[in-house]
Amino acid sequence: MIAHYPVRFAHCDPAGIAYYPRLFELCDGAIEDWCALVLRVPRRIMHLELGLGMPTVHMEARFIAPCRLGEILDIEIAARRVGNSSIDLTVRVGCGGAPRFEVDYTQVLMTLTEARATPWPDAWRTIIESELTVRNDA
Ligand SMILES: CC(C)(COP(=O)(O)OP(=O)(O)OC[C@H]1O[C@@H](n2cnc3c(N)ncnc32)[C@H](O)[C@@H]1OP(=O)(O)O)[C@@H](O)C(=O)NCCC(=O)NCCSC(=O)c1ccc(O)cc1
Repeated sequence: MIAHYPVRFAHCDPAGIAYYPRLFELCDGAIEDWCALVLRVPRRIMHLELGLGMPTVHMEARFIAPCRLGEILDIEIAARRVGNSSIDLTVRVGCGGAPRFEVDYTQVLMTLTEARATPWPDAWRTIIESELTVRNDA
């Protein structure tokens, strides 16, 4: 899935360069949208009705070039692996075809009341498996 997000004033330092924690917030928003569009589970329903969360247990970021105020970022999300309750996602961010940064995430489906991992429901697993992509680092 590729979506487009602007670099806003609230993301930037006085030089107009996006501060990296704000970039992680952008990525989290994109993952939220991915869940709504691909898994067809809006976060509001996931959290408030189903009582499930998707905390990040591991992440690695590679920063390639700064993101600047007013740019429209192209954010691509790829599911790389699905486990019993975990998922590996890669979020690739570019602008006009030029790469800016990418983040590898492992997130876990978790019950909010017990704060314990819980297996992917079959319907979600089927969707994730149909979305899996193989990383091409070449
Ligand atoms: C998510 C957890 C409850 C899971 O713990 P447990 O219930 O004991 O499960 P397990 O340890 O068996 O792990 C479950 C799976 O996660 C995988 N896992 C757990 N830790 C890791 C790490 N560090 N790397 C990779 N994979 C991991 C593990 O391999 C299991 O994979 P599957 O085989 O696919 O099931 C616990 O690891 C935890 O609380 N971790 C801390 C999470 C955290 O605080 N993250 C910081 C940010 S908070 C956040 O992002 C957030 C998002 C959304 C919210 O609503 C709330 C918070």
